[in-house]
Amino acid sequence: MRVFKLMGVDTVFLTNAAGGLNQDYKVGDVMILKDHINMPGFAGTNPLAGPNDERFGVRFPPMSDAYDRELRRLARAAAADLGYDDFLREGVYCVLGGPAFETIAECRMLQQLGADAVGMSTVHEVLVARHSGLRCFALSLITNRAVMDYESRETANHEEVLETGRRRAQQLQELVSTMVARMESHNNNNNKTC
Ligand SMILES: O=P(O)(O)O[C@H]1O[C@H](CO)[C@@H](O)[C@H]1O
Ligand code: HPA
Repeated sequence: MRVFKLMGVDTVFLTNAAGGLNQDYKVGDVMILKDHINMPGFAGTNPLAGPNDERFGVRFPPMSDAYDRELRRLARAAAADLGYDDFLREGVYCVLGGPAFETIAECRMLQQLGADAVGMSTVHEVLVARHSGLRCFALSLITNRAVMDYESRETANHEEVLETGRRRAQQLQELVSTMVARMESHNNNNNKTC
């Protein structure tokens, strides 16, 4: 993220695969991140720990605006125009350390804490990106449903994660490229009026 910043990048798009905790979510849904829960952060694991490099950002950066409101609006509009409303969601992503998938009790707890999806990535990058002042937009592909029921015989597995990723790859590419095209056209129009 810091190399991007030094290269003059101002906006980053992040994607991940995640387990669905929200019981309304289906495998194959695409969730716009509106917020995150940094579970490793509760135990003191944060990429911003240690001496602060003032060249990039302040010691205590805010995170209440981590996921750019305007980019989220753009994503909803692009998804609606592409006919993706059926599988588009917006919710809270919770990061855990992994690499083990969660226990049933952990999934139940995360859902009660307000998380809609759980994964093992993205948040670290967002913390560093926001510290550097980069605008962030992130999507989770719900690749599997988190196991929440002691009667269930299902288990999370990486094969299912990869398979769901393959199934939605084309539509995710379409969504991101539509957003980028609209951002470019917006920027070009603004430059003309300046
Ligand atoms: O977050 P990404 O890298 O998309 O992948 C998710 O899928 C993998 C587990 O199947 C983990 O790496 C988890 O974080
Ligand atoms: N849990 C954690 N990470 C994940 C999952 C999950 O169920 N699915 C994809 N990445």
